[in-house]
Amino acid sequence: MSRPPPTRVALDVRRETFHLACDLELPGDGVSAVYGRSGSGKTTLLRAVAGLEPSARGRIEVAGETWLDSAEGFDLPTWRRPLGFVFQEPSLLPHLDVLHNILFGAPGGSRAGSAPIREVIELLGLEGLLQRTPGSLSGGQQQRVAIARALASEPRLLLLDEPLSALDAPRRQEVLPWLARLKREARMPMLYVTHQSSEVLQLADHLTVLEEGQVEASGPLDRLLDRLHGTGPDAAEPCALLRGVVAGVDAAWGLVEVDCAGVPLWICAGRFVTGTPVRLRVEARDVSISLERPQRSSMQNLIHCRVLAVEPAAQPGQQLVRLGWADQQLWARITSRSIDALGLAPGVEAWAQVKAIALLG
Ligand SMILES: Nc1ncnc2c1ncn2[C@@H]1O[C@H](COP(=O)(O)OP(=O)(O)OP(=O)(O)O)[C@@H](O)[C@H]1O
Repeated sequence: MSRPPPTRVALDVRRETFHLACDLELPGDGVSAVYGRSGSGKTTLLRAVAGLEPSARGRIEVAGETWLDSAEGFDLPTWRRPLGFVFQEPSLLPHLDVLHNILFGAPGGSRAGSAPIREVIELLGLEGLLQRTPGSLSGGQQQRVAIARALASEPRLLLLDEPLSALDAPRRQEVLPWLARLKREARMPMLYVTHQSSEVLQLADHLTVLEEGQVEASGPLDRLLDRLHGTGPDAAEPCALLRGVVAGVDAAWGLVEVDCAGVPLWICAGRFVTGTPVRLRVEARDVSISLERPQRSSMQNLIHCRVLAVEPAAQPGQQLVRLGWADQQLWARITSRSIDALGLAPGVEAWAQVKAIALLG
């Protein structure tokens, strides 16, 4: 199947004290994260794509259609751009029930029983909540309704501006799997603004890092993982993103076996179907290094790998050791004294012991 046409965003937005300039080619499907510090211009970029920034000049193409072409004097008004927008706050209509909030986002005349509306309700798991009013829902449920409302218009592009930032940590964890499902099942590109590296790791395929209105980096997430370390309030701990396939389930011990480039890793997790591709997140503080294969260790996830680099860490007296095997990489944050004692340097063979792995699905 051929890939959908890319989303092209070449923009220049000028405000009195701020200038956004970008020239991006983003995948025509999956999640493209826009990441950066507060004030870097993430929301401005999204608003300009939506046609909400009057000073925006440049060119925008989505799904093969032109939305903006300043050189030709063409600027499709917001209401004619086929997009869905999810904001930080769900902003539902309090006097309407969930079903009518969703229908509010749909083209005029859409019916509750129509196939697109049924699909959206099922996709966000809202079947049991349709008669409820927003005031009776949790923050996470309200945000799921807001996402459903944005999808009800059958957009060609979904814009999400920090959709989880108004939620507390447990509610965020509740909504994230729905976003992951949306990504798997919806057939449209998503532009996802966040300053949380954990959300990028869980959802994104492509990453754009903004810094003071300029694109610092843009490309497939796998190639830009190190960009998540230095920026963002929650990015102090470097994380590795591993990719694997569920190889088996040990129901008796509540463990899932993931084959990660030939290495079996055992992870505490719920139900997963064998053969499912998954992402794993490993934080640098959860990895230790041994020069010999550890025997009889409580840590069962052992990876035979090679030191690729030793890099500075944010914490005094510690360094980051970048380790690799096959096409996978992970970091270990350990003391400079241990690095010296073990003689860790590029090329040295080692065993990584991994204490905790999060299975992201
Ligand atoms: N309506 C406005 N008028 C003037 N300046 C604005 C306006 N909205 C935002 N700005 C400025 O534009 C710059 C970029 O803001 P923007 O909201 O795009 O950043 P952001 O990366 O989304 O930040 P955050 O993560 O805090 O939401 C900031 O300097 C901000 O102060």
